[in-house]
Amino acid sequence: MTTSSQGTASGRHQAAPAVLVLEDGRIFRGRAYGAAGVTFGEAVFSTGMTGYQETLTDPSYHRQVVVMTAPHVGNTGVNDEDPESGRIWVAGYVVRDPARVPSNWRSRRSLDEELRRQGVVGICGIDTRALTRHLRERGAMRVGIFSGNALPDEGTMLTEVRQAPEMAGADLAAEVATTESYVVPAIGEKRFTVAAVDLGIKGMTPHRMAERGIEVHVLPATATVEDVYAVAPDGVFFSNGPGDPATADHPVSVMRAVLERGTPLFGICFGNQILGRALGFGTYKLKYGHRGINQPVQDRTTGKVEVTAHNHGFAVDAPLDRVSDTPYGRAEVSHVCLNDDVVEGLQLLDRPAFSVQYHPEAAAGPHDAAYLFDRFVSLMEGQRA
Ligand SMILES: NC(=O)CC[C@H](N)C(=O)O
Repeated sequence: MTTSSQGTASGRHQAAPAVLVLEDGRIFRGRAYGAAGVTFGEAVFSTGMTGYQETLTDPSYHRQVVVMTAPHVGNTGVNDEDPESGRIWVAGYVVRDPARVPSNWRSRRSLDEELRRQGVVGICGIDTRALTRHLRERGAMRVGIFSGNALPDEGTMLTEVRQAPEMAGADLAAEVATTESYVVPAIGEKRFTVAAVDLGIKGMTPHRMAERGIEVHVLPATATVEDVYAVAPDGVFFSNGPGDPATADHPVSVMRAVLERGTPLFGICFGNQILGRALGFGTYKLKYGHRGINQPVQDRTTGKVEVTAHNHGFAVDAPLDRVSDTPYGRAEVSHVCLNDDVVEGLQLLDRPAFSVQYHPEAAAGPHDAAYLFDRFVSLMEGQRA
């Protein structure tokens, strides 16, 4: 819910007051940033110092209010090339000190202007370190941002925050995914066809496949097994996406059919959680999640450590110390986060299927994990041999 925005001419120093209210009663007072109005979501923090356009437009952030730990945001403005989808998905945006003058050769407008244009309510001028420490200690929780010159009293705001929906149990993929299938053509010679189930896919993901000669058929979240096989795929991909993986019964059942047939399979983030569930593992909510572009992950199949991009609030509950027997053969944890031992990847030992909890498409983020797209290609090559 958003009301009319502040005029640019008034300048940020004159922006309306804004209040951020956490569900446990902690309150931060600052100034309106982006659109003025009211918004609710799950408060999460991202440690990425760059790549705010990619963060804002990542559909996995649907219903989340993102707190930027980097103190200055908006320095390079907003361009038309970096968005990961057609719109901003975050439910709200929290910045300590927005750039007053964006500067970059690609910049078309300021971030403040873009947030207002898309009706995204934000707050600035608050102590984002204190807020981040609070979330780290107490865990991700519901939050409201209220801005404008006539704000409700604190008790009313808190009641509204506590009435907002929780992230646990939220089934959101269909709210962000495409409703029509579309094709991302291979760049150069076409070598493979992949059916990509869109649960909130980022634009860079099909692009990384297209760069490897893959024609990607992006299908709606509601795609059936018949829809997947109608494109005669060499491989099937399950994307990232918002919400609680425990609600993803439909994609889990489609994935089980793919595993049954032995078609090469790759999953990213939500796709990794769906593979976990398809194999019979549980998923659980992390206390405050991983969001940023500098998370150390070890590939246990090679021993190599990579610096990676993350955006997840849930994780797979699978044993790190042994191979598990699943209905689809043996499975193991292939990748682990070195900060906290969270499962960051799964692979099957008897079928051509694997997934990672983080973002090898690297938008934004380091390119250390790009090899995973090559692994997917190798699985498809292996199937043909
Ligand atoms: N980026 C994603 O795919 C996120 C997956 C899931 N919604 C989570 O929060 O863990």
